[in-house]
Amino acid sequence: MRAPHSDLPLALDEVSLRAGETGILDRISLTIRPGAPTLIVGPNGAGKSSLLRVCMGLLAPTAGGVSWGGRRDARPLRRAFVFQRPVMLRRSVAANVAYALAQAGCPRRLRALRVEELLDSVSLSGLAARPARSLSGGEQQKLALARALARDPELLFLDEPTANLDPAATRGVEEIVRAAAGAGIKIVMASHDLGQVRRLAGEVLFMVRGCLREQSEADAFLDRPSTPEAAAFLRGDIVL
Ligand SMILES: Nc1ncnc2c1ncn2[C@@H]1O[C@H](COP(=O)(O)OP(=O)(O)OP(=O)(O)O)[C@@H](O)[C@H]1O
Repeated sequence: MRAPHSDLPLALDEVSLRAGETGILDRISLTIRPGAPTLIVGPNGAGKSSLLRVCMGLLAPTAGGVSWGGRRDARPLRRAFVFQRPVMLRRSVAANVAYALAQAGCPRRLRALRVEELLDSVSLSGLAARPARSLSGGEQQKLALARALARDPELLFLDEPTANLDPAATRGVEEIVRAAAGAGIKIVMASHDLGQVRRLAGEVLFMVRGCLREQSEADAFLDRPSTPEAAAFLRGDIVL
């Protein structure tokens, strides 16, 4: 059952993150609202993963504040996160999903049916009995998505879910993301694939060196970037 409150809008107010002397995020303010997927783009090391972790509540900012639906408590009841290299439990594909359902509080008598539905939704029904660790990279990402969807999230954070996948596996993952977005789940996803931005994004957050340089609608970002760094990034120039 869903909690009555909403985690949206997600708001960051002057958020900075440091690790010792290293600045990772620098005074980021933004608001994420319901709607089409928000893609976080920028060069390697720009801070995309760190920003996702702060948005999920996995990392506390060194300065500034984060709120979900106006609340500052970080209980991630309606949020889920898929890591770039998800860790599979040493059990079957179905058991990985069943575990996620149990963690999410799904009653035992409903779990078998939900496992079937979730595996079907990520096209893994045929592999239900396989050890999860024997899956290919693309299949593991799909299973990680099924586990995340088992939480019935309102907000789903994805950290470069297609970074190491070939085009066919990328398409499979993107179809799941598109279906989740179509079902009303707010997707916030790091990517450095501009083709993916074109295919999936409603909105773009463009980051360079820990700073948020643009938050714009995807078409505007792609056609009329407002900063020289974004224009260079879109041209394929090296942006440091
Ligand atoms: N715990 C930490 N201690 C020190 N530096 C860190 C720590 N975590 C991240 N960083 C640094 O912060 C910067 C941002 O890292 P982050 O992984 O968020 O970037 P990214 O945009 O996701 O990169 P990539 O595209 O390569 O995944 C990097 O320079 C990274 O080395």
